[in-house]
Amino acid sequence: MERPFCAFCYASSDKLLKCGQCLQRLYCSAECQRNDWKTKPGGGCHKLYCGIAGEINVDYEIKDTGKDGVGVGVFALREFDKNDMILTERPILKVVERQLVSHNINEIPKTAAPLFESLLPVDGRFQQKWDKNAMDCTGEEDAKKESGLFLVLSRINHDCLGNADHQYLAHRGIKILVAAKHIPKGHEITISYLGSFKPKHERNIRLLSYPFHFICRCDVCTNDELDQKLARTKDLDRAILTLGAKGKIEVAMRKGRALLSLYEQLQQSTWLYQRTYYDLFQVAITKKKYYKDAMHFMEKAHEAALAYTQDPQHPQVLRLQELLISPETHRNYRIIG
Ligand SMILES: C[S@@+](CC[C@H](N)C(=O)[O-])C[C@H]1O[C@@H](n2cnc3c(N)ncnc32)[C@H](O)[C@@H]1O
Repeated sequence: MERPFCAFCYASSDKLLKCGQCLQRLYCSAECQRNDWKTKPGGGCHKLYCGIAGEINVDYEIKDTGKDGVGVGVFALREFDKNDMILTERPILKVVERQLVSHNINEIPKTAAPLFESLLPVDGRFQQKWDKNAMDCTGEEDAKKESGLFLVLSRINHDCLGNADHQYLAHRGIKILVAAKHIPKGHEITISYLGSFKPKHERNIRLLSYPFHFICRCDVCTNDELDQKLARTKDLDRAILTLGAKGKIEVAMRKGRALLSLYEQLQQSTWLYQRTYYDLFQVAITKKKYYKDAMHFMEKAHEAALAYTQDPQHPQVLRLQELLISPETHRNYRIIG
């Protein structure tokens, strides 16, 4: 990207102000700096992630991948450890899924227009750019499905086993991008576009069809052993709650441990650990005999959620914390005997 731009409104300029604390985040005005500090939806949450999240052209950069037809990608300018917050970004536009209307284009701030125009497809219409670049912004379970457009996050390319993972924090109105594994300096930062794991042929159909139009050549797509391991994580993930519902707690816990070990081998995102530990808690808490195991799973789930979000006010962190410290909450779970 040619000129630096404001972290809040994306206005590009050679004269930008720096955040007085981290001395890295850039702003076109004091007003943008104030808005970026706010931690409610609409703000940029820099107050929470100042000095924690990476900054463009300091910690990562957007540049040409040099690969035919792929366009640009996001590259690490320093190394990131697992769970490092790579970036945080708020959507410049958010709508209830598929209900994009033509006047939504007017909601894109004028200052952000050049970056929006540079999104793929280069000469595409508004709807085409939206289809190719919009990302899921659904908050909590049961919330209405929403999608949003992010001007930096949308430059990240796909890998079926991405080295980073993203989550939308509905209570903050931002998306966080977290390193799923160690990312060395100079490496491309990637995410999976597929949400959950799909078998290879299904992956190819999804990625080849509209709006993506590409064949994935990542390690998983070219290495059957890796592909099978990833498929096994899906099977094990499903098995935990199914077995738990049938009262087969010990088998469910064995499958859960096998799943956690596969996560380790594949260097999967900490958000997945949090989910699996929570599933294991739900299974183990149903029998007094496994109460200690249940509490251990809950501790691990809480630890993982906090390590991943770095936000003690994240609803899932709070929910898990409540389960950890308040024994009466456990009565919500049916302890059979
Ligand atoms: C959200 S954009 C990602 C950023 C994009 N490369 C750019 O220049 O703006 C998605 C598009 O990037 C390209 N792309 C992403 N990942 C790719 C991959 N693994 N192989 C080939 N093309 C990819 C495809 O054209 C895809 O539809």
